[in-house]
Amino acid sequence: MLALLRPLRILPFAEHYSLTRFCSAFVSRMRYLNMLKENDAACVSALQNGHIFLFHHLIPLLQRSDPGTFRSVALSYSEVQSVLHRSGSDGSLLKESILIGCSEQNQAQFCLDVGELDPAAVAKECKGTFIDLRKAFFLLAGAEAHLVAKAQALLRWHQINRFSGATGQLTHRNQAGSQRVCSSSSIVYYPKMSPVVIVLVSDGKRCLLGRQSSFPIGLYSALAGFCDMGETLEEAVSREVAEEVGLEVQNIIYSSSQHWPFPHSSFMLACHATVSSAHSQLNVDHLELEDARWFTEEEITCALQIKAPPKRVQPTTVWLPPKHAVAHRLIMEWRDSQQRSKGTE
Ligand SMILES: NC(=O)c1ccc[n+]([C@@H]2O[C@H](COP(=O)([O-])OP(=O)(O)OC[C@H]3O[C@@H](n4cnc5c(N)ncnc54)[C@H](O)[C@@H]3O)[C@@H](O)[C@H]2O)c1
Ligand SMILES: [Mg+2]
Repeated sequence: MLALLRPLRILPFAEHYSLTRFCSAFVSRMRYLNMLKENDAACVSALQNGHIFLFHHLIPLLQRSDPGTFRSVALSYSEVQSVLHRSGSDGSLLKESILIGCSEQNQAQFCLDVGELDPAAVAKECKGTFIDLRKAFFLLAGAEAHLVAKAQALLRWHQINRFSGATGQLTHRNQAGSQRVCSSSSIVYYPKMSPVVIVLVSDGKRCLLGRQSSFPIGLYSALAGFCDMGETLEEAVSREVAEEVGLEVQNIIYSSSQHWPFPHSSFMLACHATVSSAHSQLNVDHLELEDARWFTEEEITCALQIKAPPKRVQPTTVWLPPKHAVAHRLIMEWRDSQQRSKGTE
């Protein structure tokens, strides 16, 4: 008990590591990353031993692996140094790298935007190609796609937060890039995400999907919307469904969440909700949605067969968000629960 009452003490660097030796590999990695955000010198040293992912004006560098498949390119510090030198830069750009994670091999991961260099020269040096994130995200395997998306989001945040919105003065980043501080006041800025709710509504037998006119032809997804200031998750779900399709939902159940990079860093909070079949008549707001429809389990199973985006879309072809999207997960969860309940009937 006495030990619990002792004031908290900030551990010196060496002691930090001797303690983390007794933790799981995951806990050690998380503590290491957290320490790198606080300690600029340790972060410089981690960069020199870490992996760096390159971008050009926010477009990630990928390498083709097998035909039709791509992977992100993790370069060492010295490899990036030599790419920069051979592309006509003195290498000082490397200190602009931003911490994005830590691999399972305990190697710190960084990203760097080489927007001031010739992209063709860099791509050639790295035997890679710069591919827009809207395409790259779906070419990469899940974990890699999300790491690259996180990197782009952080790079973008730094690029548009060079000045303080309160004082108009320059802001300066810490070495990890986890914050920026106003040079004339003590205001600290942290990277931002916009919370978005996404909900798969069911009437017991069918699920509700909608599409915006800006979606690719035939693509239907779960209803989504940005949270308003001060709202709870449940309030945002109820409001969005009411606004977009004119229904009142019940039984809101949280499923999972994800960071979504399009258009800019949303924090997607995914839920299931229900309406009674007696109150399932849609009243679609066509300013928000081009269409919204109820889908049976058979229609969902059929749409899941179509690997997005189909080359030729017939007017009636419906396809669903790809695996990387949390909407896909909601749809799969709903379909599985329908199949389970059929099995127990
Ligand atoms: N990952 C997935 O599975 C998945 C599926 C569907 C939608 N989404 C994402 O959900 C997001 C929100 O969906 P939506 O477009 O239907 O939202 P929405 O229904 O709230 O409509 C968008 C409108 O909301 C307003 N808005 C309010 N706050 C905003 C903010 N912080 N940023 C931008 N606009 C804001 C703007 O006027 C904008 O035009 C989209 O960015 C979309 O990419 C992700
Ligand atoms: Mg919406």
